[in-house]
Amino acid sequence: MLMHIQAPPPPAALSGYAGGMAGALRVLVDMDGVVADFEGAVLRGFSARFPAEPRVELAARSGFSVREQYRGLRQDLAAKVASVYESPGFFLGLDPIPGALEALQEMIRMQDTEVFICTSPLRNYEHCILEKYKWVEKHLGPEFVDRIILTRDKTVVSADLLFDDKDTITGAEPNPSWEHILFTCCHNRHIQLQAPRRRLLSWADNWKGILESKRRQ
Ligand SMILES: Cc1cn([C@H]2C[C@H](O)[C@@H](COP(=O)(O)O)O2)c(=O)[nH]c1=O
Ligand SMILES: [Mg+2]
Repeated sequence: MLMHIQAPPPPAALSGYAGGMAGALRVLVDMDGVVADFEGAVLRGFSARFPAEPRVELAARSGFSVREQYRGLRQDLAAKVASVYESPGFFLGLDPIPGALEALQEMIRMQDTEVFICTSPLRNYEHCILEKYKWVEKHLGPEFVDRIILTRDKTVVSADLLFDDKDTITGAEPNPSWEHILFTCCHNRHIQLQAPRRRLLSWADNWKGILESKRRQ
């Protein structure tokens, strides 16, 4: 007699995105400044393209917008720095932030955990959007492509945690469901967070502890 032995289903996270897991901890992870090194590539690209112009070293960065800081140096430098990150190939060529890929691969395999990449496209989205998708596929694989959320308003996305390097995240929803964990980046190092706000210093820091503490809440 022929017996049909069924293989167990793969973990939900790896079987392609097919909807939410009841009771799971939902984690949003930002891309630029958290998983992909936007700041390092801007500085390298600007130095290569405009070697004679003054530039802002990473140690001197402050404020989320690199464009506004360059504008502060000299008005016309704002457009020059924007031309660097609006160029074709810029987003696809970003280096991964140390430890980010390993952390995300571990996170997506954690029990009772849903992870999404939540990223804002540039207003000038010509190359940025396609290249963000390609970057995720190249560095993280197709299961993460299913988990990209592209939005310029993260406040309307429902989750438990958001790891993001932008110090202030505002939008249509005044009380977002997520707790914002500030991911340390060159432009936000100096910011003193008011309790109970929390930081993740890098992917070598205790991100699992943050997930577990949130699970207990
Ligand atoms: C000027 C400037 C722009 N960005 C861009 C890069 C991304 O398209 C978004 C940031 O997205 P995130 O999801 O908030 O990481 O804005 C930037 O990151 N920094 C800048 O200085
Ligand atoms: Mg960011």
